[in-house]
Amino acid sequence: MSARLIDGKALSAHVRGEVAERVRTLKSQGVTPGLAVVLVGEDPASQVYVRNKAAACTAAGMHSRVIPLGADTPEGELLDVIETLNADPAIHGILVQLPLPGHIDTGLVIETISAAKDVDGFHVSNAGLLMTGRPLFRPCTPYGVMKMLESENVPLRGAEAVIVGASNIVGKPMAMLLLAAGATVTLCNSKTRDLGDQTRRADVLVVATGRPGIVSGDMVKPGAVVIDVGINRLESGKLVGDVDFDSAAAVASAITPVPGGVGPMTIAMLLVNTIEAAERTLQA
Ligand SMILES: NC(=O)C1=CN([C@@H]2O[C@H](COP(=O)(O)OP(=O)(O)OC[C@H]3O[C@@H](n4cnc5c(N)ncnc54)[C@H](OP(=O)(O)O)[C@@H]3O)[C@@H](O)[C@H]2O)C=CC1
Ligand SMILES: Nc1nc(=O)c2c([nH]1)NC[C@@H]1CN(c3ccc(C(=O)N[C@@H](CCC(=O)O)C(=O)O)cc3)C=[N+]21
Ligand SMILES: [Mg+2]
Repeated sequence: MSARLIDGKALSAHVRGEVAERVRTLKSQGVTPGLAVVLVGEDPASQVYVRNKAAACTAAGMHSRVIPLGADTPEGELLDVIETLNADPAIHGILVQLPLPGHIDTGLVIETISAAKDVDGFHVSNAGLLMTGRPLFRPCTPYGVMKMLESENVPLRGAEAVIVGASNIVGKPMAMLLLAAGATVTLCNSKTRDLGDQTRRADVLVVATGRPGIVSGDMVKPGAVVIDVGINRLESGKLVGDVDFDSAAAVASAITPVPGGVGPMTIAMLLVNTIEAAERTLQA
């Protein structure tokens, strides 16, 4: 391995420390920032994520409320819960853990969250604001990736950035943030003809597909910065990303590990978005 390891865990701790400082200031002004996390169903992986988010909030001095709902909760009931949180002055951020059970319309649920409390940045209004260069909340995962690139002083103006995966929650907002930073952006999906032809041009390569091993070292330009967003639990129980770490680390100049890379940054940026939502209530 010759690549430098980008330590998301350490950077996340640093960012969460900065948030804790802002929480203290806000509390001295009489506001305790609050995050509500709604979890529908009993998926064990989702339960772990939700617990981690709540623990990070508490550690930063924020108020956190987890609202567990049964897997067969009717859509209307979930929408009522969201409306109640929208109207609750103790709650500044609302996150509905995805994916939702199949009988629930995910788009409708997200659009019901008040855009001013949409700390995931998934609401169409927040997606549109990001796309038009006036972001209110940047989606946490791509926002965390930008923080990592910034902390590593990776040049983005004029850089070739290639993103593999084009979801609404990772790939597309990642493209917008890199574009805004001056990169020339290529966004790949499952129909991309020759993925390696695209990835080998990248100075900055971001991979978010949920396909373990989809990018290997022969698809990485020597000296590239490789960001692995993927989180995949193998049958062995091992947690791996989408990038074949060993072969990619042999050619990249810097690379994120899984675990300990982008995942912890996602949680840190969720806290950043929540403190910003709370600070805005004072500015209003
Ligand atoms: N670290 C973190 O904080 C987070 C990690 N994740 C992880 O990131 C990964 C992606 O998540 P998410 O964006 O929600 O996933 P989605 O399943 O919503 O999207 C996957 C994207 O990858 C594309 N894709 C699938 N197969 C290929 C292929 N063979 N070649 C090129 N592109 C392909 C799909 O293309 P198409 O559009 O054509 O279908 C789609 O655009 C998952 O492992 C997830 O667990 C997600 C969120 C946060
Ligand atoms: N509304 C919503 N917002 C999300 O942001 C959201 C979501 N739904 N659904 C699921 C995905 C996934 N996601 C992760 C967050 C942290 C880690 C994380 O901290 N991972 C640790 C390891 C955790 C473990 O050991 O399982 C790491 O990579 O080091 C991973 C994944 C947020 N998501
Ligand atoms: Mg996110």
